Amino acid sequence: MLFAYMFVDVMSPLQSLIETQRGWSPDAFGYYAGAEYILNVFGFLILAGIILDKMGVRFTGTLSASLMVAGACIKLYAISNLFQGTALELWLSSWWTSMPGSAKLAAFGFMIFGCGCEMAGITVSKAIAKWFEGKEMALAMGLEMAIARIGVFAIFSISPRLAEWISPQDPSVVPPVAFCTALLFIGLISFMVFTVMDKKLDAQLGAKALANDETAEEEFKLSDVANIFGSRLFWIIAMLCVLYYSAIFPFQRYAANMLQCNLGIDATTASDIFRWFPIGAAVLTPALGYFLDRKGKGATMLILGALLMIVCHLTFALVLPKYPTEWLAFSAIVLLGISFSLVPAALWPSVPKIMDKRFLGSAYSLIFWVQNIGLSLFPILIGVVLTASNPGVTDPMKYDYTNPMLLFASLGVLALIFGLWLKTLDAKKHYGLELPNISDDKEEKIFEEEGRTQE
Ligand SMILES: C[C@H](N)C(=O)N[C@@H](CCCCN)C(=O)O
Repeated sequence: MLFAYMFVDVMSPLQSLIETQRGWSPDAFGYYAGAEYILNVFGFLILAGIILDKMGVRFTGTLSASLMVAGACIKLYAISNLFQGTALELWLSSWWTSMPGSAKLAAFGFMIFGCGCEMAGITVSKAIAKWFEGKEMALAMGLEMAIARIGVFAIFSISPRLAEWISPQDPSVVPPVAFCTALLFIGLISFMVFTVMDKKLDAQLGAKALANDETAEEEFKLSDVANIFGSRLFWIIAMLCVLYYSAIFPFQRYAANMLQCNLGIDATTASDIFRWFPIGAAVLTPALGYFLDRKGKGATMLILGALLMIVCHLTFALVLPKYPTEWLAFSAIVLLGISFSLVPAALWPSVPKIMDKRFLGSAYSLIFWVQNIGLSLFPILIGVVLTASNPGVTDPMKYDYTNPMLLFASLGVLALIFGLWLKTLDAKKHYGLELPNISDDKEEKIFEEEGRTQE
């Protein structure tokens, strides 16, 4: 997942370079970036969940890592000199001319990569749920997300340097993309090593099940997908997820410019403030996972995370324009980092508590699917609102971000409502969302007590 998240953002700091090198306009870059989610939104993710539950973690993980490598290779070829002047490039450039042939093929590669990446996301979640059932599951998920956030932070620093590495006078987008493609190969090999370990775990679990005289797990059926869609709890979690993440990932794209416009600072200073957001989340998510494993309070963490997000986005919308100071922006970014630790740390480990493990893959994939719809639509909506709120503004340092930030804050309010609803339902129906994942201590204590009374 580290290498996948690095590949996702490898081109983000190189937007101006790809524009001068290959003629990608900001629009073309936007279409290329949005391509990541397209096939997922049009149903691939649903299929991915079914494949995961039918075929298992090992097959699906290998398939998803291979898809990522294949997509990355297509994108690497598209931006390389090898592709320039080929018959395919000339043909691709001959229609929809504002989108160069290299951008079209790179977008196609990114689409394939995006299928693999999201498929890997659900596979990893199911694998962690299997490996850490009744143990430090939230900590393990928190560490996985922390590593991914470090990847985002790292690639923003490495990518521009790698672009200048071979020829500082003539930087190129090829070395960073080639580097990340090579990392994805390493990721595929790592997953193959994992499959061997996972086979061993299955053998151990099988032996244990036989020893305990357990019957085989019930098989996944296609009708389970319909059951998930019919579950009110599924929809509450999925809505909370799409509303919360739509106010985070799309915000990430606009955050640096929003800070520049409010504070009148350059891009580097804005990035220097903003980078504390993924780093803060990387530090705190495993710590909160550790807390959740031992103390519980998952639903409360979701509510707190949504509340913090509302406060931060309202600060960016209404307070920062009036009191434009770097410390205020920095404080709000740090608070948002805390929010971005609370919600993911509590959300993903809650799914195995409310969904049967035989269709856990489908449950994760359907939540991702709903989330991907929001992630693909909200950047466009925010762009439209930003343009409509700034008629006649041509200087990108002069945008008024009040309305887009109010829109993000309102997503937070809706996420909060779903969080409160979830907590109320949990209190009534006892799903265990507020309970810790680790029950060993309790069992050990009871065991010890029983031992003592027997003695
Ligand atoms: C964008 C992606 N669908 C997503 O939701 N990512 C989550 C992590 C989900 C858990 C993956 N094993 C994130 O917080 O980055």
